Amino acid sequence: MKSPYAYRIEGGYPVKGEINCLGAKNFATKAMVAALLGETPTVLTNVPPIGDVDITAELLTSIGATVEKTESLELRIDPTTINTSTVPVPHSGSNRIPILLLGALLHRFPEVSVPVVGGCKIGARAVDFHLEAIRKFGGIVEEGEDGYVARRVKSLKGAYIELPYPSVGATETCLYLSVLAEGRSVIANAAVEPEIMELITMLRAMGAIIFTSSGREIRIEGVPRLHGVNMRVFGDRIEAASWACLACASDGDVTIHGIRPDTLGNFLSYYQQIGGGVELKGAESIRFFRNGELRPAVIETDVYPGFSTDWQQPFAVLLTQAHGISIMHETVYEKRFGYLKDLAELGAHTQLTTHCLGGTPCRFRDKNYEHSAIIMGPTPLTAADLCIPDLRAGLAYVIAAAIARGTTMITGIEFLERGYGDIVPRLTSLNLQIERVQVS
Ligand SMILES: CC(=O)N[C@H]1[C@@H](OP(=O)(O)OP(=O)(O)OC[C@H]2O[C@@H](n3ccc(=O)[nH]c3=O)[C@H](O)[C@@H]2O)O[C@H](CO)[C@@H](O)[C@@H]1O
Ligand SMILES: C=C(OP(=O)(O)O)C(=O)O
Repeated sequence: MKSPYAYRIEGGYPVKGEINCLGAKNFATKAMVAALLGETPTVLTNVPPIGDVDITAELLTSIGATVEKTESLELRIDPTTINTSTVPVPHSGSNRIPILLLGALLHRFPEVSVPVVGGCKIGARAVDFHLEAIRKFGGIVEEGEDGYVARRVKSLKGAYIELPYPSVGATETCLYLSVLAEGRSVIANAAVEPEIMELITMLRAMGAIIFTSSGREIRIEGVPRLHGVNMRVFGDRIEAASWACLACASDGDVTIHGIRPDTLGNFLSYYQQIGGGVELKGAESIRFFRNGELRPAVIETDVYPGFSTDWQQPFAVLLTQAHGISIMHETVYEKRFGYLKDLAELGAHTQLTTHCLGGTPCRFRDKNYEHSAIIMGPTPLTAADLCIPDLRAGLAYVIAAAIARGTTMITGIEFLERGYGDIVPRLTSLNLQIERVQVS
């Protein structure tokens, strides 16, 4: 739903101070789904106060699960009260979670129906791998205009799944299906993002038997039942990268607490390569700052351990301040650069092209998607009004507004608040002049 609020940001000053990283959006909601596989309640701590968690809590409640906020940032999920396997259509298009529920609930019910998925509009975002996986485990799937129905006649049977592309969501569906399926399953060409590894840790703690390897193969020996656990949601590596870009782009200095450095992987290398400074301050604290004049970069987004597609937008704004020509090749989503055109209003010089500007194998080659960007810098930015098209573009706009001279009004903040929590108090404490003002 469109937010009646907007952010008013007075930019042009260095952003400085300390910030606590919230729990990871892309693990918290998957952990909430995993909780449904247990026969006893699960308690999740460090759950971020973001829209996507609220949407997921509503989805779980709509099927009868009991979701209680037991303390600040803590959820207790009781799956024993689940009483229906029909996720209502009003939840259609809300986020990516309904398609995960299709597989997860199929152990408990012989028929499950879920509405169509939503999430950011950054490409076609098909769910064919999920549906094909359910079929391989012995389910029957029907696709309709309103959503998907999965049925099974007998218990689900372990299967060998080779994913056509290491999809995060499809790997999660395969994990939910396999941990309680009869016998052995193998997920080949699986995603190995930190959020997947954390989900595996949680499922193991629930009693699942899962073997990982040095490559992209995961082997699962199904068990008859799982139990609930206490699980802490780890720090959000996308949020951390966003604050790191904000610090460097504004020539500021920010220490982030609650983030595991290993989850930032290649981000730290690209950051230092262009002139960002990184200082480890403790096991889960990192200081980010600028180390002199910024240099351009050539970056291709890719599945983990590559440069995450969700880091692309904040980093692109940072590159508008680098001296020279930078190139970004987006190989995960075909339509994730539209926001750059709007940044021209603030003075950014960018050019999109349908060509693959890089050697990483890309599914979008010769398909006419503007999925490569050329960013010319440095460009001083000046305030202008912006309307957010999707979650990470939203944070990119906040960074652009923070470095632009003058007052920028940003609308469409419902997209940003689906993934980032407590934005105004947290960024105010970093000395950013930001207000949430009513506009309608
Ligand atoms: C809630 C969540 O965790 N979202 C993250 C998750 O999204 P999500 O899990 O939706 O992304 P996937 O990894 O599944 O998608 C990657 C690519 O595979 C394609 N694909 C995927 C499934 C399928 O059945 N068919 C298909 O073609 C997609 O269109 C996309 O081009 O991983 C993405 C890639 O790291 C991140 O950008 C998202 O922030
Ligand atoms: C694309 C994202 O989210 P979702 O998959 O929930 O749309 C994101 O977190 O950047």
